[in-house]
Amino acid sequence: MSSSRLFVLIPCAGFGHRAGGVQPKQYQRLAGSSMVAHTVAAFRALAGRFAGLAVVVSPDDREVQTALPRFPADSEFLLRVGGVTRAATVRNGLAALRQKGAGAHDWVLVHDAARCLVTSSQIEALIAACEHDAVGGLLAQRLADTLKASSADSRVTQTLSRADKWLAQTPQMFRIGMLLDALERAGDAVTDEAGAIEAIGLSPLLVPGSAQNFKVTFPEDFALAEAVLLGRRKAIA
Ligand SMILES: Nc1ccn([C@@H]2O[C@H](COP(=O)(O)OP(=O)(O)OP(=O)(O)O)[C@@H](O)[C@H]2O)c(=O)n1
Ligand SMILES: C[C@](O)(CO)[C@H](O)COP(=O)(O)O
Repeated sequence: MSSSRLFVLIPCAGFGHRAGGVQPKQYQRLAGSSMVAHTVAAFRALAGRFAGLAVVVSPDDREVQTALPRFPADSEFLLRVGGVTRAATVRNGLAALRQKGAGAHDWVLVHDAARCLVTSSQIEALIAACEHDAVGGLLAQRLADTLKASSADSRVTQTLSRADKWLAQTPQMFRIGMLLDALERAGDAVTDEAGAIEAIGLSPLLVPGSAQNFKVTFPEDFALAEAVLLGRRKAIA
């Protein structure tokens, strides 16, 4: 690998309105730890690979210290610069990471706090696929189901080809300088890092992820995520 370093940035400043809980979903407990603690653990398992790991929370966050009791450790940063949108949180976090010494040419892996089932091997696969790429890329999943387009009243208007469709996941890995520049140009409309990179005319690489790397979004997702976490624990016991 070149002399570029790898950083991790975990946006953790959302609320989780679709999840419908009374606290931000990333702080809800699953299998004995907060959701974000599971997410951080997957990256800590590869700690030697990363020059720094940052978790970005809202400026008024009062729960992160309980959710992540031993954070930040060495080379870890708690950044209280979360924004109103995910794009703003990532943008502010990257700017703060630059101030802490990350270089424009260094790579960053941006990963949702709410994707707590990501595994170290999935992270390694993304790094291996992207570290020599000119653009960077993201984990993504091919569609398992038939894809329909609809009208406003939920009537099918068309069955779409799924041959060229993927569901975007995270981590998404790009050069810090290029990503920050792209996000600054894109504003708040983009829903992922790849979208900002696409908007400057580049084509991120799609790296096969896993259906288990889903984003906990709706109330029913919590039980499924917990079952997967407990199943993995049983498998290694
Ligand atoms: N202003 C925001 C919004 C989202 N996120 C983070 O981005 C990730 C993915 O976002 P999503 O699942 O959409 O989370 P929420 O915005 O919290 O969910 P909702 O849209 O249901 O409120 C989560 O880890 C979330 O904490 C963030 O850091 N800052
Ligand atoms: C970044 C992401 O997880 C990729 O699928 C997704 O775009 C976040 O989407 P949301 O609309 O903020 O839930």
